Amino acid sequence: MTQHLSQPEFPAATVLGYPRIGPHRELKKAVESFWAGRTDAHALEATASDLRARTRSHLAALGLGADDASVPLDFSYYDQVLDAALAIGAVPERFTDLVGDDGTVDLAGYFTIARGEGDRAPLEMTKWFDSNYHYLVPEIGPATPIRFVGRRRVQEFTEALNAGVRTRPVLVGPVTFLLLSKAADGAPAGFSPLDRLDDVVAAYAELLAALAAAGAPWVQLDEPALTSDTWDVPRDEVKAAVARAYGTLAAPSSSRPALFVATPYARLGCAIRELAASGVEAIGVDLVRGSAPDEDVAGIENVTLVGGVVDGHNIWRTDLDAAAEKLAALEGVGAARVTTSTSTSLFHVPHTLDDEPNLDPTLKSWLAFADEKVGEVLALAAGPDGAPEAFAASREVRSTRPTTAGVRRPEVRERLAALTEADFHRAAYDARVAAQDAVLDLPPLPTTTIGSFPQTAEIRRARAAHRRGELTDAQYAEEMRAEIARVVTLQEELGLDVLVHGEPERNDMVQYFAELLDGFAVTENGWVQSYGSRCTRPSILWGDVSRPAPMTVEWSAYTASLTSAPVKGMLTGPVTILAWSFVRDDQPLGDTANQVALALRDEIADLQAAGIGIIQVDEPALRELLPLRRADQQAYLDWSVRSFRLATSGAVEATQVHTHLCYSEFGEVIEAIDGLDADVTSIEAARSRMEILPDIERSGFARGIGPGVYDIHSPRVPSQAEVTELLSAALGSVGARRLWVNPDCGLKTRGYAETVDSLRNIVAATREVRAGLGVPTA
Ligand code: MET
Ligand SMILES: [Zn+2]
Repeated sequence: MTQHLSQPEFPAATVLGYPRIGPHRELKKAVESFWAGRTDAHALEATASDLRARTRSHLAALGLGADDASVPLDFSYYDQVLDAALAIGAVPERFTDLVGDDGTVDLAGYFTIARGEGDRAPLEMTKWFDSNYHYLVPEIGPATPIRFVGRRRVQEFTEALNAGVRTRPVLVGPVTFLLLSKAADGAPAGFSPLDRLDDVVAAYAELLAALAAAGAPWVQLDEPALTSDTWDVPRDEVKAAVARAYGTLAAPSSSRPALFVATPYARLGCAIRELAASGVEAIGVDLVRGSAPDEDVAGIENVTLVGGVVDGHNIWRTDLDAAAEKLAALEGVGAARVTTSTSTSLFHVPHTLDDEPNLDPTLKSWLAFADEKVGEVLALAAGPDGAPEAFAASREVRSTRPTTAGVRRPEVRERLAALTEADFHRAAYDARVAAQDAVLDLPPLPTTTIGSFPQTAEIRRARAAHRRGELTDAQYAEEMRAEIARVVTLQEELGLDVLVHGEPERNDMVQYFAELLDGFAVTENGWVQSYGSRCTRPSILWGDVSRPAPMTVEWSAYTASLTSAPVKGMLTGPVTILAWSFVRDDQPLGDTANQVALALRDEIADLQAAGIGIIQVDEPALRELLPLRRADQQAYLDWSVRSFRLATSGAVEATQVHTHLCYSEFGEVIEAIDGLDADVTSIEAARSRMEILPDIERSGFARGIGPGVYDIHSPRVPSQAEVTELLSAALGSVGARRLWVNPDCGLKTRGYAETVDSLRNIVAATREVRAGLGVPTA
């Protein structure tokens, strides 16, 4: 008898995953205390075990079945992709010494691979699909060891079972794992990590068997990569890999668990055929971003379709009637069964609204965080007759939200409606260059920074004291001004050409603006994991956006009063403000972006009037929201670029508009970057050793550009010689006329000692390179 005939049914209601960091960031604190040497591995493991216990009993208390694989087991100390790599022993060569005789890596070694150590670079970090979560990129080569070694998930399963909860272990699926990997250094040309599919599948088969032997009826394999068609690997090869991987993993066998393959973040599209044919027992589809398959899928009659109808990626209360309709449509596909779940893991949203006593009650009634979403899934599984109160509450929100004050502000709407094409265009670039050259008087290869300077303990203390009311507004402003003065003096001493104020007053580059704009709310405890132990607290953009008063002018004007050097004003762009907030779901994102843009446009006008001649509008998240399907990308780039232009095109010719982007997939969005029409663009480049230069050259990008020469993600100080080399390379592709000199990104996470040494080397290297150009050095 094969396993898939005797397995239990897939649970009627579940979630794809749950926040892992702890309701009060317990895991973050425990991990950081371990890193600091304050606690040992045993203490960290004990905290992690307590947290897992809390999560599973909490989810069971909320109503998920305790014994039927309803409760996902998705704990991670740092990152789920790193966990998958280590479960199959895929450790890059430079970390081989961390591997024990049995092929495993202990906790200290795990964090070393995640964070690097001395000259050993960590695994590269990059964005997880279109979210603000960052995963670690595995490095796979022809000789990378791949075999099942890591039993952590098995032990966690047993731990839960012993405590009376039969969980559903969650793993990154093998195809997604390899698509997210990069070829290890030294791999031959033409090698693709996917070439190692059979080895990875063999290791996964053993891991699955171990989980089944421990008593797991179901295992969840996350395959979000199948929803994207932007991989280097052709679509047909991805489909063939799915068929091959799941043909093996889901082959009839009495020693494997039933398999649930989840495909969050977008529409699954055609790979559903390969999955359905492979013999997997359940397939999860994202019905928030995607839709039910609209063609016949052979084999679907043997599969449970798990409808992801509760948005795991945003915080709005679900329209339960609409969700129920989507589930009904999914019924029409002809699967053996349809069950209810979230569209993605809930780790993108905060734990619970119960921790937000001060949130406006009306707004709160429109929201659902992770715990509330569990309730929604259960209500949908019960249906309107089984959960009449939940459906009634959802209808109530639907009817009152649109007419609540602040959701639609006539003055904002009228201003948007009155925009004309001219509002999206500045004067021609050449005219701007002439006007700017006339007023700015900058040397060739001007040096600057990206905005923030190190956030010292004193700054943080002052901000916290101000928040608690222990510092008056005036006292707080005094402290910030003192810090700005210090940063200005430092920059003058270092000899930087364009100065910044250092952003001491900003807790976060998005939240700072969210707190000053109408239409936003901020949470007290709404933490979500960004990477590793790092969490952010996204703001909630719930209503029409407008700017009651200038937001940055006072700080920038004060800065300018301290120096005769040009000062660069600093704003966060509309796309990044949207990407790093929870954004209203009741109108197109482009409309919301334009509202934010108009507020920024007014801010730029005020900065200009205050004498600030250079203004940087940061858009580090431009690449992040890029849709996972090529067909959807152009529309996104159109509205995102337009919103930036709306924000900046009110600037007069003589005002130099800068933008900053930190991810180096420059080539992918180069046309959009060009479309921003900024006078100067700074981008991350040092970390990738100027990999972007050929892209810049090829694209014919013709405006000012500052490829970063200092990797600010590491405490390492780049030497003068190193910076000179990077600059010479950049000079070769960009030319002296357009090249700017700057770090990869802001300096707020760095310490002062290394920052000062690095900037000193950067200025010295710039002078060396300028001297070689035969132009004056100071
Ligand atoms: C993530 S991009 C950061 C830009 C910001 N101006 C800073 O310097 O911190
Ligand atoms: Zn940056």
